[in-house]
Amino acid sequence: MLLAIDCGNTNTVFALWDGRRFQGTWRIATDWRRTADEYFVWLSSIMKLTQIEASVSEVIISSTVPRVVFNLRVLADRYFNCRPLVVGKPECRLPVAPRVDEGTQVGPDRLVNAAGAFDRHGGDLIVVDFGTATTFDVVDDDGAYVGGAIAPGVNLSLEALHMAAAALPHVDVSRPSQVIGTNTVACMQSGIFWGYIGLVRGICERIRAERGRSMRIIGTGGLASLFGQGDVLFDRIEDDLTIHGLTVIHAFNKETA
Ligand SMILES: Nc1ncnc2c1ncn2[C@@H]1O[C@H](COP(=O)(O)OP(=O)(O)OP(=O)(O)O)[C@@H](O)[C@H]1O
Ligand SMILES: CC(C)(CO)[C@@H](O)C(=O)NCCC(=O)O
Ligand SMILES: [K+]
Repeated sequence: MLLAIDCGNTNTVFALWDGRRFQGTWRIATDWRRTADEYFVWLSSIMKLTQIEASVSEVIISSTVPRVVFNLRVLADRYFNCRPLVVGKPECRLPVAPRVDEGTQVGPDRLVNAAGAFDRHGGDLIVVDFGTATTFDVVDDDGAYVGGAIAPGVNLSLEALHMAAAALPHVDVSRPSQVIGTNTVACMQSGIFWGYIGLVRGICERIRAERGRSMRIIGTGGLASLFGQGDVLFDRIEDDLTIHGLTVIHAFNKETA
């Protein structure tokens, strides 16, 4: 079975893929100090608790945090007896090469999103991912990642307000019923929620105009459905897009080995 690992700056998702469906997906806070032994204890106990019996024989990793890759490699080697495929490394081929400025190190999660979205929907797409950062990944008609935009993540923006302004509390993102807040928390929630609605709408419109053609918009990441309730932003919302992309890239590398 394939273990797909999507390591973001905030959270890391482990997903077990049996070739047809995901047997389970589990999430742990990203911490580069976590050792292979710690990952294994956590993973094997959560699998036992959820009554999933699986023998992992292959591993694929996408990591936006370079220093966690070492211990994830040790995990694959020591406990699953395999060499992992690491997205962004030369030995891991992509179905379609990205077209960006030479020397650019595109975030592996963005390349994986592009591959996953193209596999499901074909070309001419914008993937909007609400993670630590809010990213826009533009997928050309042949499936190539051709760039996009990086904006601060929703939770990061809320945290920045709280950190920088003495009178602003920590608040969670939510959808306020009104735009005009009548207390501090409601004002902050309005600014973030309706502000991001405008940001996503505006960037997608400009991307479409710049390319001069219609493009479908796929939302992903934990907050996509919340923002999808505020306005018609997305043609589709797919929470599993990144891990799906990992299975696509893994299959491609196997087929073309
Ligand atoms: N309905 C919701 N309301 C508030 N927060 C939510 C909701 N659904 C998911 N979240 C949170 O949204 C955040 C985004 O999750 P996601 O997995 O997309 O990215 P992340 O783990 O924060 O970032 P990264 O992948 O960059 O590490 C998470 O912190 C998650 O707990
Ligand atoms: C933008 C993030 C942090 C989003 O996870 C990640 O994709 C990343 O670190 N990217 C590197 C720069 C780039 O994608 O162009
Ligand atoms: K993510």
